[in-house]
Amino acid sequence: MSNSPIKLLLVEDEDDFRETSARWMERKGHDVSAAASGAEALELCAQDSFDVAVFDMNMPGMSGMELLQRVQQDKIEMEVIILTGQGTIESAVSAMKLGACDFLTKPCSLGDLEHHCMLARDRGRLRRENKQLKAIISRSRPALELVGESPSMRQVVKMVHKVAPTDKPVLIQGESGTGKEVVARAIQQNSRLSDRPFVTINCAALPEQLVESELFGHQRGSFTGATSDKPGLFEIADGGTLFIDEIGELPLSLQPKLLRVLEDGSMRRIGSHKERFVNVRIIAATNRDLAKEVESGNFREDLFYRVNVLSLQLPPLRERSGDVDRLVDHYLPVPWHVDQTARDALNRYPWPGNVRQLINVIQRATILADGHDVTLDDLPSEIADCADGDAPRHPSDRGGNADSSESDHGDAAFKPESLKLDDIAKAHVMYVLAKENGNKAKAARVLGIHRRKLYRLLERFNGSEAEAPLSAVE
Ligand SMILES: Nc1ncnc2c1ncn2[C@@H]1O[C@H](COP(=O)(O)OP(=O)(O)OP(=O)(O)O)[C@@H](O)[C@H]1O
Repeated sequence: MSNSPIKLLLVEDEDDFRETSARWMERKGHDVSAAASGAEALELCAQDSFDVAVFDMNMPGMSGMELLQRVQQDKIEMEVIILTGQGTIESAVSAMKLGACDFLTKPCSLGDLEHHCMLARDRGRLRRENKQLKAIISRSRPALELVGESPSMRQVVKMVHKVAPTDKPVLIQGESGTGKEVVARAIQQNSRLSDRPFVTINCAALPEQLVESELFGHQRGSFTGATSDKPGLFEIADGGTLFIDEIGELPLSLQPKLLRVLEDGSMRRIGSHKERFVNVRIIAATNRDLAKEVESGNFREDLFYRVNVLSLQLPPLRERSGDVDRLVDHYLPVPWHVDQTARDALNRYPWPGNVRQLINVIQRATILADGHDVTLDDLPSEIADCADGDAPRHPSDRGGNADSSESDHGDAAFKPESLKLDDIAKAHVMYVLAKENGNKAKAARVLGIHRRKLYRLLERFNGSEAEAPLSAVE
């Protein structure tokens, strides 16, 4: 508790008590203004601001309770303590419901009065700090802009505004990079929980055994490495929104636990018997067809119905007419410019990695281009190839046939033996991903690897961005 002086407003009609308390508090170093009635107190509030006010409940004219109501109506910021006589505890409780922070029963010692005023002052300070921090956080949050004017994107924006005000779970489906997380944030920012936590978890990016501990937390000693108690993301997001990305990857063994928390808000940390209750709005996303996952037994039907109360389908970028140009203009820094042939290629390309891929292609082009003009030469070859209407090809086609590789790429010096194994792996993974329209689950199946392995490979390839043929796909 801080010892700094309190700016105090003392409102009490009994002259003796008012004067004695004011003198005592002043002797203790506090800055006291005293009023003998509610009307006088309101006049003082109009001229000055106070940390704490003490209102006597029973005053002739305006009672302490009426004064409190006026203070609330006029949004006067200060902590109010109510002074009551013996046997009027119920009215003290009603005063606290109205916004008083504390009450004291008369007769009370002057030491008690000072102690309660100091507690109230500290509480007020914390409240103000909390408000300031929230304001700072919301201002430092990047402005969310869902770029796109195509009919399908307009429909998405309409849905965002429809589902946002409800507290119901939302399922967002769409290919990788279509903007599922951006849409989830837009829903949260347009909801009544916009100033509450927005917590995210990606079920595919975490090893299976970590997902449970991340979501539900654990008790110290519940497994090797659990050296301290840890709250899970459900507890951290309590009162706010939890975005569960790649929910289709949630291990079957964990699905009943998620179902339970969705049904009645109850959950237990790993290794703990204590039941906890949370109130969290769930927004989930997947690039799998969850209904099919239910049919094939990978996803529980009851959980599917729970998360799929409201659903939103994000169209792939290739189906958003005109949006490629809009996104290019949005992400291209001033004073950069894209020439028409490059623009045609960008518009023809099918964008298997969707908006994320487009952003990376633009960033990469601004690094490679001369001056401020992006031309076909600054685009990855599979995109540049689309300028004349060609479909994208497997990068390793370059080495398959000397003649065709020369005519396709004009690269007579190309030598397959000069390729590094990692380059070939990257090219092949990106090719398969492009063929599967960015669907990582399908791509992983074609490649014969687990989806988590594919994530790790993509992360690695993203580290060597500038060389990646489809470097944007995460
Ligand atoms: N409509 C849009 N307007 C502007 N930027 C967008 C839009 N859609 C997506 N983006 C940007 O594209 C990138 C990828 O978006 P996001 O992470 O939301 O995709 P996702 O569908 O959640 O991908 P994944 O399935 O791989 O998790 C982000 O940088 C995001 O800001």
